[in-house]
Amino acid sequence: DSATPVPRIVPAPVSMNTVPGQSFTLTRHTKIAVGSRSAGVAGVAAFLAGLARPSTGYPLPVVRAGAGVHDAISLRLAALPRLGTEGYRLTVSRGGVRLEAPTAAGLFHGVQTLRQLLPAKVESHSAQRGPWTVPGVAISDYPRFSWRGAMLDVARHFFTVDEAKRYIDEISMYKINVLHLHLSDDQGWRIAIKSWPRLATYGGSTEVGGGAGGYYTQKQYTDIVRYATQHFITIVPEIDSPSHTNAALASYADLNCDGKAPPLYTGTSVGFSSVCVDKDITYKFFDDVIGELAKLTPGSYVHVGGDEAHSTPLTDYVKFLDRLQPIVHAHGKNMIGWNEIAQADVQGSPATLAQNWSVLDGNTPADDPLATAAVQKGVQLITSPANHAYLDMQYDANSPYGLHWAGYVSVQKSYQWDPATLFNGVTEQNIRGVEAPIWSETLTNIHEVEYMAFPRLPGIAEIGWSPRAGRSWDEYRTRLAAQGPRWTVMGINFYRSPEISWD
Ligand SMILES: CC1=[NH+][C@H]2[C@@H](O1)O[C@H](CO)[C@@H](O)[C@@H]2O
Repeated sequence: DSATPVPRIVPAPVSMNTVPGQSFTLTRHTKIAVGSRSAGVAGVAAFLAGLARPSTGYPLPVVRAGAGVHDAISLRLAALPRLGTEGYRLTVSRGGVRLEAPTAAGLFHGVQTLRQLLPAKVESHSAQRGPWTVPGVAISDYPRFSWRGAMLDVARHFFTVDEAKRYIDEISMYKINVLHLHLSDDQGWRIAIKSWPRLATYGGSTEVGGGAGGYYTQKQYTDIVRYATQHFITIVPEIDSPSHTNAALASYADLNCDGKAPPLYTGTSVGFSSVCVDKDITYKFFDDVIGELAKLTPGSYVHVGGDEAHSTPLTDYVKFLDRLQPIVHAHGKNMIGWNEIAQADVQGSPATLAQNWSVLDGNTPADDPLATAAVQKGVQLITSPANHAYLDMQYDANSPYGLHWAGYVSVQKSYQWDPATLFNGVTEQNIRGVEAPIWSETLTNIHEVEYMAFPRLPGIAEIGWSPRAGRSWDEYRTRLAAQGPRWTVMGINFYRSPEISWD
């Protein structure tokens, strides 16, 4: 055991000690023992069984934990206040694996760590040869930020329910807990709204490049939300406004100031569309849309976009957002917007969040008027610096997909930044967390998304989860190398970046 290398986990746990001579090997007799009847715990046990039964070929029955139960992976809720609502404690010894957490979410995150302590072939869907040995460790872990998000733009190109679910499988491996779905834009409307049916049937009938597009029925959206919940991920729906609205404007002539519906749009420029700020129907529209979406969304946030309103005069922009925020609140939700919303009279935390997408150095704090305006209004930030966290940016000039308006983003560049040192006058307390957007102008299916997201997304998940102290690219890249074989077993179409000496 002394030869056992230190396990390489992403995101890095807050504290991990290896305990030589205390490794545990799963066998056909091993059980999954649950310490309570809680549905949440049962859900995590079912997740673990679903992961390990096919690959080990072992029965791994789920049993009630008790004094006589050993040779088990035990999952139990425990009052461990230091670990917050998402942390866990994982102890592996010769006698078994003990996973404890204050919540089921913590147990789920602990299972993601346990997963990485097992050989990569545990990810296989067919029985593999063992041994299934977990090294002896004592881990205590909890996240730095509560918002650790990924965004998928399903508007420029449509992604099916199964593709969205696959992305949820992948991001939840790295303790991401928010999936922001960019559901509407100039090129497409992707969610059925019963009171405005043409939004989906017509506004969702195409996409960038002129393809067939598509949309989620409300039943399908609910299925995605349910699947996300099982992975302890909150869905944040975005209806972008007042710009990025051509699909809606094309669907209903009355929404346009001149009463004329523009044609559907399949290009990739931005900022040319705007809702009609002075028409009352505009606010009825958003009241209906946000009302239906809010009912389908258990999460407490609705994202209203607000980016690139180049065709909306600033006074109109402020007027529009000041009328939109009460609509969001009336439907029991808090509002998020891209950082331009800080120009409006947005109310302060804990309600409203501003998602900053500025291009920033990442190592020397910059003056960012929109960030400081948000903070002055008591609005917390979600940080998505475009030249570090936008995973639709090409890795380099040879990348087969992606854009590079914010520059090329190498794996190193996507990792070498910190939310707390992006802006002057903005401290860690002003930051709710991080989010890695993927915009789909150039991405037509989940395999192309995977190429852009892996290997860069796990590093942003680490920035959101792990302690800031001691984080370094040289140390991280060796841990990242261990993820490659896992993605190969899972069939994830990752970019084998030459920056990493893959296992
Ligand atoms: C918030 C934001 N608005 C723009 C910008 O990010 O760049 C994206 C491409 O990287 C583009 O798709 C999006 O419409």
